[in-house]
Amino acid sequence: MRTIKLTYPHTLLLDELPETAAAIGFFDGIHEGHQKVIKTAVNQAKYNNMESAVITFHPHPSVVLKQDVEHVQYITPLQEKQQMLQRLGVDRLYIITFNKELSSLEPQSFIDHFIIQLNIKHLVAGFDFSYGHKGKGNVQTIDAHSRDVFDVTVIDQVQAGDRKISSTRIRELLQSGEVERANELLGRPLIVRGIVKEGDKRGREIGYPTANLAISNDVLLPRIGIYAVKVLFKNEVYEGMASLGYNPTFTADRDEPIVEVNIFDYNNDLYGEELVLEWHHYIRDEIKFNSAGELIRQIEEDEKQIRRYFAHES
Ligand SMILES: Cc1cc2nc3c(=O)[nH]c(=O)nc-3n(C[C@H](O)[C@H](O)[C@H](O)COP(=O)(O)O)c2cc1C
Ligand SMILES: Nc1ncnc2c1ncn2[C@@H]1O[C@H](COP(=O)(O)OP(=O)(O)OP(=O)(O)O)[C@@H](O)[C@H]1O
Repeated sequence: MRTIKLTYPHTLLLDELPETAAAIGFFDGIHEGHQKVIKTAVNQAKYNNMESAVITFHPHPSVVLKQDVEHVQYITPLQEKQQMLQRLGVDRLYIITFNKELSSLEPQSFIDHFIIQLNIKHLVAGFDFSYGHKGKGNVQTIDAHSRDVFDVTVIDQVQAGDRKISSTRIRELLQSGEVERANELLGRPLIVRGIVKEGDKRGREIGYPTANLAISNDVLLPRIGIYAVKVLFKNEVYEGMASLGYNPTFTADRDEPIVEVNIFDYNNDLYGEELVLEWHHYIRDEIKFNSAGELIRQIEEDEKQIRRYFAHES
């Protein structure tokens, strides 16, 4: 898959670009609804002998449009999005810089510059897609803006339990620890990747060594707590327990939560390695214990519960 970053105005030339079927949207999470939109574009491309593309934006529009938002955390940060789109068979990824100038483009200018000028012959969007200044363009106006140069497929609402599957809904589920439900709407487990860095080396002393992960600050994490996780490392899958929190039993003033994982039945050195965690099940909130002994007893219980969880799940 080729990734092409575009900032308005771009200088790509129409006659140097292949005819393309493209899906358009922000697509944070690449959930089941997004997958339907994207797969439709990939299939249209195959059927019409065209290239397939996804047209997306970066950063999230809220950074530009909302005054109080400076930094957004993503269910799928750019790197993750790229890998998933590649797996879905997308040939090109256009990433349009979302800035003030872009947000002020009139709907027709947006279509002229970013759809027609990119040689898009078939556009796939969800039923609630909007474009152009103040979102004035939508799936009702798109045919009129197409200048009869491209066809449009609109995807009906993909639902779970009578409600639209959306990035917003998945974020809410993650904030309340409902990772299993979030995973259902995503159509796969939520993942986070990180490099193993040095921790306080206390884990070994308490009998539960943990790999502490350095995680990019644009990654959306679920709510603070203890989780049943799977760990993907060098083509192997392990089971384990993760703690996402501030370790209040030992530290009083940590600003940022840390993610650490105890991998079951594994005790080699992992410093510097990249681990991918799959979040499967929320066990409990983190607790400030009065002693290391109490914490250890609780972790023993956590381990039993998580081993039981995986034994019944598989
Ligand atoms: C399954 C699990 C549950 C944990 N629960 C708590 C908790 O409830 N409260 C807490 O203060 N720390 C908790 N921790 C974090 C430990 O305090 C931490 O792993 C230990 O201090 C080692 O830290 P280090 O890796 O930085 O050396 C938990 C860790 C694991 C693996
Ligand atoms: N459940 C869904 N069913 C069908 N199409 C969808 C669904 N969710 C999103 N889409 C479409 O996918 C594209 C990307 O949408 P967008 O990134 O706004 O996702 P979203 O999940 O609706 O996000 P948010 O919750 O932030 O509004 C758009 O074309 C949108 O209409």
